[in-house]
Amino acid sequence: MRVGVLGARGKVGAEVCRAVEAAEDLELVAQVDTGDDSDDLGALTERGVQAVVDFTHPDVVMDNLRHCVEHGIHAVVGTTGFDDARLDTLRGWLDASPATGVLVAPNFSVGAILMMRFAAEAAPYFESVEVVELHHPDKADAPSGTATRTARLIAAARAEAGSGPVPDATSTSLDGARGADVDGIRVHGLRVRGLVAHQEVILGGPGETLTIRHDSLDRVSFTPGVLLGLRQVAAHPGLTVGLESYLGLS
Ligand SMILES: NC(=O)C1=CN([C@@H]2O[C@H](COP(=O)(O)OP(=O)(O)OC[C@H]3O[C@@H](n4cnc5c(N)ncnc54)[C@H](OP(=O)(O)O)[C@@H]3O)[C@@H](O)[C@H]2O)C=CC1
Ligand SMILES: O=C(O)C1=N[C@H](C(=O)O)C[C@H](O)C1
Repeated sequence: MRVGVLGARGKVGAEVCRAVEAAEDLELVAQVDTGDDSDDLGALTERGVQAVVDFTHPDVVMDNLRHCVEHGIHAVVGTTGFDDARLDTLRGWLDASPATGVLVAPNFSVGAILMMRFAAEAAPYFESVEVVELHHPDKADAPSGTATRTARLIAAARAEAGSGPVPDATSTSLDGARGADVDGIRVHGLRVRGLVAHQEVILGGPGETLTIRHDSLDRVSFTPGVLLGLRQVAAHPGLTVGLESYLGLS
């Protein structure tokens, strides 16, 4: 498969380029970044790219994807910032290009995917649950895509189980002190130099807490999932959200 990487000089994109170059069944034929002469999506079709990997920025990813879908190029997307409206827009573009596959995954690390799954599984058994995400301070978005997805999965699992709202008697607080409310679940974001990507889900009931923690200590944690995405995306036309189904987890 002929692969193009968008955001090729970025922190994750550079790691993805190394992984694709090392894979015998994949050929890296285009590297696109704002810092390069080749900052041009036209390079993708000129070089016969069959699938792109996008690790760019939430502000530009939709334009990239519109171009790819219009040209029948499959896409494996790590860039964050996808809400329901964006996903609906993507589905609309894909309806007009039914053979094209797009995978949007808030996190490509296997450990993070399992952390989200375990958190959702545990959530109905506890009164309280809150999400704390911790990242490097150069990150563009907050809360992280992973934290938002985790909170949504937790909220859905609790709704299905008939759990009530999480308890919180706070009546006075400074703005932000209780984090962001994602579907009724509080999400807190820390930005600290030295960190890469980390998350804790803290669950609590009478007399006990359970903490589920995942740490990406190096950005190589994302590349096996990205390679899996590249190898499977053509066999999954339309939009897939989350790497879980490619891993046989859903
Ligand atoms: N799903 C997952 O598993 C993961 C997702 N992410 C997400 O991936 C995204 C990128 O993260 P990260 O690598 O840390 O960020 P970086 O800022 O290090 O890299 C992004 C790169 O994309 C470039 N870029 C910006 N606009 C364009 C464009 N239109 N075309 C091509 N390249 C462009 C940037 O250039 P310039 O700096 O000049 O703007 C930069 O080199 C974020 O949304 C992050 O949250 C990160 C880790 C894992
Ligand atoms: O920007 C990052 O670094 C990361 N972004 C993704 C997110 O927002 O969840 C994945 C991981 O947390 C690293």
